[in-house]
Amino acid sequence: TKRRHAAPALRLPPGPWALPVIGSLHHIAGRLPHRAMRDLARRHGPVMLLRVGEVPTLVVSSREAAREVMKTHDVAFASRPLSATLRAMTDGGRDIIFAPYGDRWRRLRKVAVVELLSARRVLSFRGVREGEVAAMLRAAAAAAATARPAFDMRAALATLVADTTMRAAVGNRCKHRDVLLRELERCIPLAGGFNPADLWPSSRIVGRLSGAVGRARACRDAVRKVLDSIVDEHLERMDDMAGGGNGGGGEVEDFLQVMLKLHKDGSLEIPLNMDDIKHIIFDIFAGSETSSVVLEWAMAELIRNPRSMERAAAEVRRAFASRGAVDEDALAGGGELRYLRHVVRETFRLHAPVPLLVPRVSREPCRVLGYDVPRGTTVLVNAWALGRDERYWPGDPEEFRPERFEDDDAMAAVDLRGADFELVPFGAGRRMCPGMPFGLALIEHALAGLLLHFDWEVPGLADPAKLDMTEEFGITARRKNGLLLCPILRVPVPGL
Ligand code: HEM
Repeated sequence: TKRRHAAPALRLPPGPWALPVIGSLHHIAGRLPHRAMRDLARRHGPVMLLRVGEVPTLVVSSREAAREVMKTHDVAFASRPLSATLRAMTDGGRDIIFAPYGDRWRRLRKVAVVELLSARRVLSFRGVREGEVAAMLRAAAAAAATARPAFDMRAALATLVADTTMRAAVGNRCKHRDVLLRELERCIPLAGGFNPADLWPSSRIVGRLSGAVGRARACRDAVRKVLDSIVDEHLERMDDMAGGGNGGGGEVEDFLQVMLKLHKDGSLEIPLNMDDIKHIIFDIFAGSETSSVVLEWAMAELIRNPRSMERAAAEVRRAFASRGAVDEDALAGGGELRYLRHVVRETFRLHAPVPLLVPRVSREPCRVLGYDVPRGTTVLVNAWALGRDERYWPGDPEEFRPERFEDDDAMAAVDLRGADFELVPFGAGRRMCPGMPFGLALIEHALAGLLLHFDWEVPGLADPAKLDMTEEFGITARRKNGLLLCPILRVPVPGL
């Protein structure tokens, strides 16, 4: 009979009930996906299957399950699903972040990891970080000197991160910075994965009517135009330098110079072409945005938790007040600034800036904690939920308490490098974020600078615990509302 020849039944992961057409969407709609999915996982388990519109989606919410996806079966889950919107935004996954697993991804990622984001290269941009952090601090000092000090922390951090990244990437601050920031801002909700064309990929009508795909294409074109002109300007400058012009000798080598050299000298098996180079630059710019997200959350948490603020500021001032400025040597040493490190880790724990990481997709049928996961299933790791899970953060998982990393040796050893699956804001395994050292260097430096030179208050907020902490929807979880702070100068800012 038919039955005897049937394949053994799959043991699919459990999940909430689904409706025709929308699948499990009604369980998520109107809420932030990482929050809705955490609540669903509490009922259905750490390995849960949803149908998001048409898209089968595995949501992973325990340390063990995250380890299976990003370590045990990392190769099986090393690809990315490409939604219609992301396909439009990335020219079909031609960048690194959204590239399908394969030779192109491997080639570009290797350039990024080995040539651009290595520890040595990150160190070489120390002067750039110092200069840009100093510029932000001078702006804060100018605000502090006014009758009613008000400092737009969000704008200042976005500028800091964009300018630092631009100088590392192409050697100078860029007159197109504001266009890039604006386009990036438009990309974030679009890349969040809940546009109709992403949810019902088989429907041509939905695809054709989708505004999101059109907007993604417009973003791509606008960014492409800026990158074209940046690269052209750079090439001209390099020609000038070759012709004996003054190219500003002594400058550190920027990413674009490194890649243009690789393009010319043929040392790579397949040389980089201009298209590759522009995609990599855009990824670096887009990837960096998370640094300003984290810094904003860190400042907000410190405002809400004045005792942590005091302790962190005291530590930083002990280390640097006599020098008058932050010194990266001491930051790198770590010992003196242990509490600052805990503050950063605690911020990542509570506010994973990419709360569901960047989606993966199964390249082959696979098993996760005994459940069958068919090929082509989208996989989301709920890093945000892992960071707030009572099982791993006993007692007070929702509380901002950097001291937890001093509680015992086991807790002190938990770090961000993708081996401790209860704290994975940068992911883990083959697709783990290659920008972690670059991002952390700026985050620590900027935070130390802000705490060294100023005390911070929120004008008109009597109870700091009441500071609004609402998150915005998007591939990154930013604060919904800005952060208008009052700086009070404590240690003079150099260069004023
Ligand atoms: C500082 C905060 C940052 C956070 C929290 C973060 C987070 C992430 C996450 C979660 C992923 C996906 C990991 C996975 O699938 O396992 C990722 C990938 C990536 N990130 Fe970051 N990132 C940060 C900073 C940066 C910076 C500064 C850069 C570049 C300068 C960068 C460049 C990239 C790239 C190129 C990928 C794609 C890797 C791949 O798919 O092979 N990131 N990041």
